[in-house]
Amino acid sequence: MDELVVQTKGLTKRYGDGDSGRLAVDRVEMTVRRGEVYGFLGPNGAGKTTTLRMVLGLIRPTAGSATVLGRPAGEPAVTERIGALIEGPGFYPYLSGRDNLRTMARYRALPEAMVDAALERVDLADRGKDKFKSYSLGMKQRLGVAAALMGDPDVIVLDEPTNGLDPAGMADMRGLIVELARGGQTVLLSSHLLAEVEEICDRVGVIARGQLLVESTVSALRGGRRLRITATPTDRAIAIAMRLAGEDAVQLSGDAILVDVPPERTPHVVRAFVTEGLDVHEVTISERTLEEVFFEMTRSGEHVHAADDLTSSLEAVR
Ligand SMILES: Nc1ncnc2c1ncn2[C@@H]1O[C@H](COP(=O)(O)OP(=O)(O)OP(=O)(O)O)[C@@H](O)[C@H]1O
Repeated sequence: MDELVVQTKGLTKRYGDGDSGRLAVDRVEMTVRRGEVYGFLGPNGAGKTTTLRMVLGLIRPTAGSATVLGRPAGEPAVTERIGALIEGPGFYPYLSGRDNLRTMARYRALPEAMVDAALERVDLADRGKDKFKSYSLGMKQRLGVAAALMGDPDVIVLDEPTNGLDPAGMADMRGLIVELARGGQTVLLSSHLLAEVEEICDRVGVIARGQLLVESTVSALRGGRRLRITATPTDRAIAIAMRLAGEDAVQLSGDAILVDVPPERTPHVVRAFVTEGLDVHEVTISERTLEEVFFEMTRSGEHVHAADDLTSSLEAVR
């Protein structure tokens, strides 16, 4: 069985007292497995940072619990095994990147050799001598990750690690995260960017208004691959596709119809269209993006409010 590195049960945080307080995190049940990159995805204000702070033991839950590596969050033995970059790294601007890390290493009684190893891993060894204030935002974030890596933690928690970075800086950071996971470390990151989570995460937890809506692998969330067919007349194409695959398995997307059938059934579907005298213009196999999944969640009604939030946050970040 996969080892659970992070597990929350009924995790709840209310800021302020009584009914007038703000329910920031509402009974979240989250599981992060060893060696995976887990994306905690949600719009601004959804409760991501608050949840991560509870997982790190920085704030206490109002109710419920978080365990890390099987121990209660916040226990010193657990804290030593987590590296975190949360709400921007705090560094001395007039010290070099290397000296900043040295100061931290001394404070945490870590061997100095860890400093260079950490700089190496985030690709900052060449710039280690330069003052922190001369770094680009991407370099500052990478130094933050280097700080999180010192002590060789089992779990790395990154709160919006690409926030504010330019596209090249974002790509660098994503590459770094994937490398960390390849090296066997478990990464829990938060993001409001669907594409980012889709690109680098193995599993995803979607949070909106403090509630975890779904937790799943990216591929399961997307569902299987589908056929995208352009055939005319379209109304007859829809009718035939529905007959072959069932009503729920057919959807119209612009001029094309999307049919939920396994790709190996492509010849069967195309043959049926041609036999019925339809003109088949194009057949491709399409994979749903997470973005499509969320739009579908919006339409489904069940999670309509939460998904609305996601939709508007998507629009905001476009
Ligand atoms: N210290 C605090 N006191 C009162 N309310 C807070 C505090 N911290 C967060 N909140 C509120 O709790 C809710 C969740 O905030 P949180 O920062 O966890 O969300 P988030 O998903 O990380 O969003 P963002 O990406 O904008 O940081 C928000 O409504 C926020 O205003």
